[in-house]
Amino acid sequence: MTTSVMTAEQDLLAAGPGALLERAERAVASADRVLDAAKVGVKAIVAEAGVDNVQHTAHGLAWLATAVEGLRQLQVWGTNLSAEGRFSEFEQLILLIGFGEYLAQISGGVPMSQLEFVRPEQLGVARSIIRAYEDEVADMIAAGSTQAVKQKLADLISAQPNAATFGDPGLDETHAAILDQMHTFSEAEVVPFAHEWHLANEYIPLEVIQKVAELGVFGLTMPEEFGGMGLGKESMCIVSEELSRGYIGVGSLGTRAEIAGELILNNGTDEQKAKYLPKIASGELLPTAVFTEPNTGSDLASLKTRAVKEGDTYKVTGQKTWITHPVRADLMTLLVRTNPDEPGYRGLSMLLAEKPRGDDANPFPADGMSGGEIEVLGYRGMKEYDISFDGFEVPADQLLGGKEGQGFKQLMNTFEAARIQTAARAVGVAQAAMDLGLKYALERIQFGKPIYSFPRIYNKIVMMAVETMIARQLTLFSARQKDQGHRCDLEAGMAKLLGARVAWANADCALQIHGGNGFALEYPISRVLCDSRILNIFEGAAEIQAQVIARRLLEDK
Ligand SMILES: Cc1cc2nc3c(=O)[nH]c(=O)nc-3n(C[C@H](O)[C@H](O)[C@H](O)COP(=O)(O)OP(=O)(O)OC[C@H]3O[C@@H](n4cnc5c(N)ncnc54)[C@H](O)[C@@H]3O)c2cc1C
Repeated sequence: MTTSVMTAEQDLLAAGPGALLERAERAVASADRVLDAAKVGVKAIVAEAGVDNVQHTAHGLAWLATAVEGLRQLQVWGTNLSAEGRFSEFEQLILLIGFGEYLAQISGGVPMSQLEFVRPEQLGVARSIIRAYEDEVADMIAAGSTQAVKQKLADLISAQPNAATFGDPGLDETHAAILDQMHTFSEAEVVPFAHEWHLANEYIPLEVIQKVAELGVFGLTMPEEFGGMGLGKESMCIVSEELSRGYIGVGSLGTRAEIAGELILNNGTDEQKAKYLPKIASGELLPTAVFTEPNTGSDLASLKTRAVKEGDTYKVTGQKTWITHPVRADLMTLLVRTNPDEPGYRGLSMLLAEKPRGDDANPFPADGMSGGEIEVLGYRGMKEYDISFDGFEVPADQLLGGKEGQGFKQLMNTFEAARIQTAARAVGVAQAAMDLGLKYALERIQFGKPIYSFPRIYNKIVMMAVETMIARQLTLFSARQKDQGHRCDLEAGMAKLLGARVAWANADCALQIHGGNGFALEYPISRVLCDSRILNIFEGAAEIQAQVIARRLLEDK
């Protein structure tokens, strides 16, 4: 493929990285003005109508803010790379194309899903502000949207189809070494087997879980005093991304350890910490998160499973569903209602309920516990189950933190970390889709040449590279905020919201690149499509996530 002569974009690129970054910084300021006006506009609309009656508007604000934050983090990423002389042509093109697209979406319509777009007019932003914005950023939209820049990035991508990274992710030496180690592991131990596990609906072998444990994945962010590695959430992102790039099931093994670890570390008694954290960190003890019920998913605060205290024992009765990896788990973080007089979140408590390991023939060999497998499209490898409790006994000293009525709050405390981890899983799946789409496009010949040479094909790959990098930078940003002790629920929510959309879009477009073969179960992209679909549903479905972000944004002003 040849690179054609450029015009507008050539000016921006030829002026050097400093000028490009300075231009991008001003563009972020322009986008911020639209966002500020939207916050005022949406606040007035919500005050008048109530948030549930104007969800498109309120959630639209969340999506607009996410797009703006994505651009800000892309600019910061470029600036940090530039300071170290690492902002090469590849990264400059990613930044330019990312700005071209997202700046255009901010005034033209940000996609909330395939069918729902939000435009600033719907957020109460005055036409004059939108027009001023369009004038201010027109040059950058023009420069970042040309076929020539996309073609140039497509050339650079196709020159290294097996790359570990498409664009420098901007990690320091320690984190880059973690990425390298995880990438090597995933390529050797996960990628060659993932599709077989998926097709056969098999468990991820315990030997693989053992190897993941030996790499320190389950205790990555646990303090060293509890047998962990004491690393930050940034390393958790890198590990989760690379393992999920191999297979979402493997990337999700650590999710339950992360949730249980955070719950116990933040809220447990000293005895509970000493008893469980080292075993979770080593992988000796596999946890499972038992929250959702058949009639209670997003509205978790209204769950009904009862725990009645009789002497030194809680007796648990109720139905749970969609529980991931419960059969081979040893410990349940079990959310129950201990106070029936409190129908809301105040009546909930978290139990640390031990259980024996089972197998498919006898999944729950414990008194008062039974259940059946839920067959699923994707996200296999750990299996999902319905679970019935009927007088299942949990010793009273297994109440997390030793205090009733704290369960919901304790769970909320883990949301930042869990959202960040899920965002990183989404980035990994998004990258996996791009990897598969790229390789297929380079190999598949139609009309006498690789289909990659057709603009409609390489444009898709280019946008995958760009949006995956935006989602990655937003995820790493929220992780770094968390590592510095800052509140980051907003950023983590945005990272998860965007990551899930990008993963699904990448998977769908990579399957499209495969043509009919993409529809064949034999091809791994069919799995990645199914796996990517879950990311918009769990850990805060997209609509709930947008609602939470919108509420926080409206609190700000
Ligand atoms: C593969 C898989 C694995 C899972 N693993 C676990 C696990 O290990 N442990 C566990 O406890 N749970 C798990 N879950 C459950 C998951 O957390 C829930 O599915 C999720 O919280 C959504 O709940 P729901 O399915 O009941 O959907 P609902 O809450 O019924 O929502 C249905 C749809 O309505 C939308 N919606 C709901 N309320 C609103 C509103 N107010 N405004 C606008 N839209 C709304 C939602 O966004 C969604 O699109 C898993 C689910 C799946 C599919």
